[in-house]
Amino acid sequence: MSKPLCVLVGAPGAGKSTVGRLLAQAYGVPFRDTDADVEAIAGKPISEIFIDEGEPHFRAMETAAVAAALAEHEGVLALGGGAVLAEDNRALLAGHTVVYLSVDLSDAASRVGLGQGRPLLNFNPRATLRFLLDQRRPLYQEVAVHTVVTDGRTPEEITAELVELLKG
Ligand SMILES: Nc1ncnc2c1ncn2[C@@H]1O[C@H](COP(=O)(O)OP(=O)(O)OP(=O)(O)O)[C@@H](O)[C@H]1O
Ligand SMILES: O=C(O)C1=C[C@@H](O)[C@@H](O)[C@H](O)C1
Ligand SMILES: [Mg+2]
Repeated sequence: MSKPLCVLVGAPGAGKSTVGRLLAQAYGVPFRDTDADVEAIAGKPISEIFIDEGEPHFRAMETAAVAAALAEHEGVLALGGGAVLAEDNRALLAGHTVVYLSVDLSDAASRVGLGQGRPLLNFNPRATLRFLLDQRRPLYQEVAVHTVVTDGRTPEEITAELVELLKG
């Protein structure tokens, strides 16, 4: 069975999609993002899935997308910010090279702005982020093999650290 080179987890605004693309370019491997996989299967943006079918339906699609990507993908994989909430997903991550991109409240809030395209952050993004970060920090730490702090650093600096880390 194939295995991703690296699986990125972290909160909204951690930079999983941004850094994931740069890391994949650095290695010359494909990049995959479970959020994009879910959108492709549903044929609509995640924000519309939340409106039309609700969050539980999105979470079920996400679990299927995580399982498929972990089994098929050999490049860099970014997971949705809430993928670690499901125990099934955390179990699937065992044995994978999972990197937690950590971000504090102030950097996350400035990166996501008004939360456009992120249905959980549509109302009061800063307060919601504060809650999400506190709720999920232990879950990201549980699944991660490495943690990379992203606060105050550019995506290029973070990618360079990841390349060094993955050599080891
Ligand atoms: N290290 C960084 N410094 C400054 N801005 C960043 C950094 N990383 C990402 N960004 C910016 O923050 C925003 C969110 O980044 P990105 O979409 O990669 O986050 P994400 O972790 O994939 O979030 P989500 O869980 O919502 O998919 C983007 O506008 C991106 O350009
Ligand atoms: O943090 C979350 O729960 C989410 C993050 C995004 O990546 C998407 O998966 C979706 O908007 C939910
Ligand atoms: Mg993303």
